[in-house]
Amino acid sequence: MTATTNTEPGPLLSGLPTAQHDGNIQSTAADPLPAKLFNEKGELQRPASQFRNWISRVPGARFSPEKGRYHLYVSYACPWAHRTLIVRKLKGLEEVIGVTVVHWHMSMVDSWRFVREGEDQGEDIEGKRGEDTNYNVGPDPLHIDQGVERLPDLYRLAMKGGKYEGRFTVPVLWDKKEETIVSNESSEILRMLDSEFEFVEGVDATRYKSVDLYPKELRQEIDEANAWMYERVNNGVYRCGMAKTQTAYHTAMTELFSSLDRIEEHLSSVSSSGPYYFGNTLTEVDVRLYVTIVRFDPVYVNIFKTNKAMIRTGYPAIHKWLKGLYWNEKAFGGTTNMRHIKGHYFESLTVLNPSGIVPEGPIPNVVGLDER
Ligand SMILES: N[C@@H](CCC(=O)N[C@@H](CS)C(=O)NCC(=O)O)C(=O)O
Repeated sequence: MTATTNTEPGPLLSGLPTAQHDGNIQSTAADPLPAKLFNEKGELQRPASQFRNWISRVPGARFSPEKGRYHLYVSYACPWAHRTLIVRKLKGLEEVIGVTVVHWHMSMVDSWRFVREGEDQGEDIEGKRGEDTNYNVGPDPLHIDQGVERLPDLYRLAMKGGKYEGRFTVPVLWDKKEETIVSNESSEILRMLDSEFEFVEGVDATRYKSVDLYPKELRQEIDEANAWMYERVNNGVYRCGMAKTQTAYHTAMTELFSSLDRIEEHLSSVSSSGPYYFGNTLTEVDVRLYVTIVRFDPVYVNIFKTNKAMIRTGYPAIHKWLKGLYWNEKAFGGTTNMRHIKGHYFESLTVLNPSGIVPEGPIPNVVGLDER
C-alpha cells in the first residue's frame, strides 16, 4: 500500500499549536498561535504530518507486519489519536500492537509529556464506558533509560541526530526494530491497522476480517465523505475555534453546520438499515466522525464556539448514531475518556480558556442509550 491511497485532502492538524522545538528539545518563546499557521484571512492552515511510511505485508517491505514490533503513542484526548485506538480494538490487535497514553495536559511550550510513576492517570470517573481507558497511562515503557519524558524526546530519537521541522503530534506509530517513527498520520495508521495484520501471529484472522473499514464496494463513497467531512467537520471545529477573524469564524461555522445538516439527513435516511453511517456496514467514516461528534457537546460547543446547536438537542439522527456507538460498541465507548478529553482542551488551551476552568456540563457528557 502506498501513501497515494490516503484520501486525506491535506494534513490533519493538532489540538492547538505549541511552540516549535529545536532538535535538542529546548523550550522556545511560546507563541501558541504562530502566524505561519494562518492565511491572510485569519483562517487556520494545518501543516502536513512528516513521517509517512507504511507497514506492508508485501514480501520484503521495510516495515512488515509483525507481532510486538510496533507501538502506538497516543493521547485519549486527541481525536486524531483516538481514531487509531478505536481501530486497534475493532481489529483485535491489542496483543499485537502496544499502546502508551500521554498525560492529558499538553504544554503550549513543551508539548505532550508522559505520566510519571505514581502520578494521577486521569481516570475517567464517569467511567461507564471508559472501562478500557484507564490503562497504559504512564511513563514510556520502551525508553526507560533514554530520558524520554516528553513526546519531542521520542521524535529526537527517531531523527537520530537529524533535524525535525514538523510538529510533535500524537498519534505516533513507533517501530521498535528500527527505533524510529513509521507514521504520525492517523488516517494512514488507521488504514495500515485495518489492512496489513491479518496473517500476523496473535491475530484472530476471522475477527480481523469480520471488520473491513474500507470495503471495495464503498470506497468511492468513503473517499467522498472523508474529503468534505475532514475539512468541514473534523478540522472544521478547529477552524471555528482558532479563527483569527470574525469572517474566518463565520465561514467555518457555516460549513460546519451545513455539513452537520447533511449528515443528519443522511443518517435519517439510512438508520432503518443499521446503526452505522452506511447502515449495516461499519466503516472508517464511523471512526473518523465519532471522534469529533463525541467531543462536540462536552468540548467544542464551548471552547471552539461551535454553539449554533448541540448534537443532543439539534441533531436527533446523529445523536442516536453517536449513542449507539458509545454504548454498544466497546471499541468506541471503551476508548473514550472524558477526563482526558475535557482536561486537555480546557486546561491546556489557555490561549482560548485562560482560567483553565473545566465546565461541569453538559451532564452527562454522553447521554444514556434510551435517554434524550
Ligand atoms: N495529522 C495528524 C494530526 C495529529 C495532531 O494534530 N495531534 C495533536 C493533538 S489533537 C497534537 O499532537 N498536537 C501537538 C502540536 O500541534 O504541537 C494526524 O491526524 O495524525
